[in-house]
Amino acid sequence: MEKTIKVVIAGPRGRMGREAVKLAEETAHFELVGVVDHKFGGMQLSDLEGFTSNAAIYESMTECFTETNPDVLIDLTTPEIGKKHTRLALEYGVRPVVGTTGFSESDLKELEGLTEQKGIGAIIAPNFAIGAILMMKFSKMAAKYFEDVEILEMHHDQKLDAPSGTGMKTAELIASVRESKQQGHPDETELLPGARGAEFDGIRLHSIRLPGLIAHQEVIFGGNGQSLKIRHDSYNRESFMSGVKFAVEQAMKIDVLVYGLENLME
Ligand SMILES: NC(=O)C1=CN([C@@H]2O[C@H](COP(=O)(O)OP(=O)(O)OC[C@H]3O[C@@H](n4cnc5c(N)ncnc54)[C@H](OP(=O)(O)O)[C@@H]3O)[C@@H](O)[C@H]2O)C=CC1
Ligand SMILES: O=C(O)C1=N[C@H](C(=O)O)C[C@H](O)C1
Repeated sequence: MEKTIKVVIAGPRGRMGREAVKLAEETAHFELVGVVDHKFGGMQLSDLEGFTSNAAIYESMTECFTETNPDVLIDLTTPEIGKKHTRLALEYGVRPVVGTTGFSESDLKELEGLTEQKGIGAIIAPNFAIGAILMMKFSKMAAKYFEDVEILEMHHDQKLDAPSGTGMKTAELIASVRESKQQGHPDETELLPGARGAEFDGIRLHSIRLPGLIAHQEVIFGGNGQSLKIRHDSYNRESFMSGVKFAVEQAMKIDVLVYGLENLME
C-alpha cells in the first residue's frame, strides 16, 4: 500500500484550487488535511458551496502547518502570495508543489537556495499538463534546427501574469539550445508600443487574453520557405491534474528544487 501523503492546498476556491481539492479527495493515498485561504478562516470547506470536503480553512499558513503537520503544500494562488507561501512552506519543512506562475529568475534562485538549506523536495511547475510539457520539449528539440521562433500564448482574460509561466519557460528552454539571436529586421520600429511583443533573448512572446479561452500556446518556428507550428490546448483545468498528482508524489522523493516537470520525465 502507498504511504499516505498529507496535503494542504492554498487557493482552494480558485479555478485550479477547486480541481486540486477534487484530486486530493479522489486520490486514495492523498489526505487533504487543511486549506489556506484569505477568507473563511475557522470554517470548513464543506460550509462553502460546491465542496464536500471537511478540511479546515486557515487564514494563517503557519497555524495550518503547525496544526496539520502536512507533507506537501500545493499552491495555486497569485504570484505575490505564491512566493510568500513557498518560502514559508520551505521554512516549515513542508514540500511545496507550486503551480502559481509569475516568479522571476531571482525568486527562483532564492527559493532554490532555501530548498538547498532545508534539504527537502520542492517543485515549481509552470504547466502541469502533459501535452504542454511535450510542447515545450518538442520546441527545445526544434530550436536546434530553426533559429527563428515566436511564441503566442493565449489565456482567459482573468489571468494576472503576462507572459504566462509556460511562455517564459518555453522561451528559456529554446534559449538554452540556440545561439542568442535578435530576430526580425535590425531596423524594425514599432509604430504602436508592444506591437512586436515581449522579448526574451531575441525571442518574441505575444500574450493574448480573451474570455472563452482557457490555456493555449503556439510556438511558431520559421525557416527558409517553411514553418513549423507546435501547439497545445488545455480545454479544461482537469487537464492539469494528473501532473499535479505526479508532482506531489515526486516532491516526496527528491531533495532539491525542480523547476519544470520536464526535468522529472524520461
Ligand atoms: N502550473 C499550471 O499548470 C497552472 C498554473 N496556473 C496558475 O495557478 C494560479 C491560480 O490560477 P487560477 O486558479 O486560475 O486563479 P484563481 O484566481 O481562480 O484562483 C486564485 C485563488 O487564490 C486565492 N487567494 C488570493 N490570495 C490568497 C491568499 N493570501 N491565500 C490563499 N488564497 C488566496 C483567490 O481568492 P480570491 O478570489 O478571494 O482573491 C483565488 O481563490 C495562477 O498563478 C495561474 O497562472 C493555472 C493553471 C495551470
Ligand atoms: O493562468 C492560467 O490559466 C495558466 N497559467 C499557467 C501559465 O502561466 O503558464 C499554466 C497554464 O497556461 C494556465
